[in-house]
Amino acid sequence: MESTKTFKALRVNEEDGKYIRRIEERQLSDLPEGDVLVRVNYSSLNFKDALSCIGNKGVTRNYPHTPGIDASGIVEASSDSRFQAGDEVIVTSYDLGMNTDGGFSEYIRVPADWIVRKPKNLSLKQAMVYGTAGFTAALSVYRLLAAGQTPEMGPVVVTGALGGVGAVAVCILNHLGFEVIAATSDLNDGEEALKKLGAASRIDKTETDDQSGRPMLRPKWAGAIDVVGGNVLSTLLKACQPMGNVTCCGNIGSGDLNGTVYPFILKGISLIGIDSQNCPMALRQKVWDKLADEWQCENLEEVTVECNLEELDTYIDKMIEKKSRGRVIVKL
Ligand SMILES: C=CC(=O)SCCNC(=O)CCNC(=O)[C@H](O)C(C)(C)COP(=O)(O)OP(=O)(O)OC[C@H]1O[C@@H](n2cnc3c(N)ncnc32)[C@H](O)[C@@H]1OP(=O)(O)O
Ligand SMILES: NC(=O)C1=CN([C@@H]2O[C@H](COP(=O)(O)OP(=O)(O)OC[C@H]3O[C@@H](n4cnc5c(N)ncnc54)[C@H](O)[C@@H]3O)[C@@H](O)[C@H]2O)C=CC1
Repeated sequence: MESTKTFKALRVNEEDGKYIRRIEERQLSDLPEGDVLVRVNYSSLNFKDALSCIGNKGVTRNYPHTPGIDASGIVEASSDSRFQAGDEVIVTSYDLGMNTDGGFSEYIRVPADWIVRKPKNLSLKQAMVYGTAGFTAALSVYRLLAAGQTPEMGPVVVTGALGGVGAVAVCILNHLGFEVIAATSDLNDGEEALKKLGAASRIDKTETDDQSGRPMLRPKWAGAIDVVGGNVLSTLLKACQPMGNVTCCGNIGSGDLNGTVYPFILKGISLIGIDSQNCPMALRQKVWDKLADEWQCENLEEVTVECNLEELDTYIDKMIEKKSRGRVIVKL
């Protein structure tokens, strides 16, 4: 009975060295083994999905494949006593959408250990407005605070501030009383949106891309949340004030990290790595609870678009071109 039920999913096929996206009809028996079958209500688009769509083998080894590292939905069947049919759940990261068929699909089947209970005052839709990007922003802020960063120390820079992680980071930091400096790739773009998100000021990308070759610079900020990597991350470390903290979650610019030890040994700067994929469940649930409650971002809807599976294609292309804006959620 179950195996004959059909549903829609966005599949990426490898054909003559090209990666072709198509909406295909699937059967529940096509899904991987797992404890919990979830009817997906919403998914969202993240940079890792764009990498999966273009055949990045560090993300997805084998095709055909269904991307989508995020899903929120309702449990349809469970062989694990922690979850029952009708439960509202969030599934993000672990292997979802990487080498396990992901959330760009009306159904997913996953291990129970990957599932977060949806906080009560967050809807299935709001959960995906945050998605992995928002969770990663919240985890970055959580780690900054845990390292001792306070608003009194001075402004915090957020790079890629018009993108998914950046936009949510700006919102949360502003909410917590930090002065936020937004760094974007194009200073002529998104002024109103960034103001609404809570950025106090903006800087040109040259200010986070130092070309002087000097090991340290005059302090310009007290901390940073970086999604770009490469020379931008090195610059954020070099121009951070003593005892500041810099988080690193992304490689949108580059996966390289060059620099010297001097920011660390002469100014006590801390570089904090952020990994949402393997974040332990207890911390994961705690961060989701914060997003649902004291860190809730009111203005995110302004930079969020909702689309269906058919319309998602265009947004994937934009993300591949690194021209993505805010969050894209997918209604299934
Ligand atoms: C939502 C999250 C994100 O967006 S994160 C940013 C998006 N992710 C990426 O861009 C990463 C994509 N991955 C890659 O590009 C590559 O995997 C690489 C550049 C990181 C490394 O490539 P390489 O070909 O040199 O090595 P392998 O992929 O074969 O891996 C070597 C070694 O490292 C282990 N490893 C790889 N990825 C992970 C991981 N995510 N977590 C833990 N360990 C990882 C891998 O198992 C290999 O170990 P081995 O013992 O040799 O099997
Ligand atoms: N470590 C982790 O657990 C996670 C890592 N990430 C990574 O974080 C990065 C950002 O992810 P998203 O915000 O979802 O992507 P996104 O595509 O939504 O946003 C990225 C933004 O950065 C801008 N940008 C590109 N190059 C830039 C540059 N050189 N300087 C300033 N801005 C630049 C783009 O225009 C875009 O607005 C990606 O590398 C992604 O893989 C995302 C989520 C989790």
